[in-house]
Amino acid sequence: MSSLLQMNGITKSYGSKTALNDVSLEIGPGKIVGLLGSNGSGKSTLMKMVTGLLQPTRGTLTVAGLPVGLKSKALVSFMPDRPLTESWMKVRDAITFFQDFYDDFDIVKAREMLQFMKINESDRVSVLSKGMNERLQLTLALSRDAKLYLLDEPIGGVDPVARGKILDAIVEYYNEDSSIIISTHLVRDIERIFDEVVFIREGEIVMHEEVENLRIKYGKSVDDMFKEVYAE
Ligand SMILES: Nc1ncnc2c1ncn2[C@@H]1O[C@H](COP(=O)(O)OP(=O)(O)OP(=O)(O)O)[C@@H](O)[C@H]1O
Repeated sequence: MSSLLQMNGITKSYGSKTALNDVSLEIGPGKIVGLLGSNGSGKSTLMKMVTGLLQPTRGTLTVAGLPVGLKSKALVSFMPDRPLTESWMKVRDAITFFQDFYDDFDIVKAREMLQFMKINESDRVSVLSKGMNERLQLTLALSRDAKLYLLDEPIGGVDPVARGKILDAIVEYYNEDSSIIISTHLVRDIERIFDEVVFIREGEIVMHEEVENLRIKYGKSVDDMFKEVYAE
């Protein structure tokens, strides 16, 4: 299996705080992967290192065989947990901004997704509800023709109907040669779309399994397993 993401012995410290400790992880193509962990477990730190926004303290990391740098960054589309758009923008400005910024931005796909999401291009970003804004951010991230998509908490803080719509869009619009890593602690609502799950606790990976195996080996749903691993 050629890996899209390979992390070997990655440690990341912020001063005296170790956010990730000796993390090794391999993700192949064509997977929707849940990166699951409670608050502060290191999910955002891991994603930011894959995008090149943060440097590891130790260890090596490659994306499609490339060390993190300009070439690997072109293969990674990141939806951070805070919006990338500015409040003065209309939706159409946000789309144009991404089109100007990324060579691989697919405007046709973006318009199709906006329709699916029921977002008008003439709406002001500042008047969109939280759920609508998350739909817009997801549209922007998934409309790039990337190899690896990193979605940091794409369903955080939105109601169950909006969550369903966002998950449907991920499944509908994802390109099957690529992989998507989705961080969340809202496991029950989202587990139906995962092929694999990675459980991260206090900066360490405690489990990486195919969802199917989890059911066969342990007879458990992802949510049951999550509750067991994170029981306090
Ligand atoms: N810039 C920083 N300086 C110091 N400590 C940090 C910094 N960023 C993160 N941390 C710490 O590193 C740990 C991991 O944080 P991270 O944001 O990666 O976790 P997370 O799993 O994404 O959490 P959440 O679900 O709350 O977003 C936490 O203990 C956090 O307080």
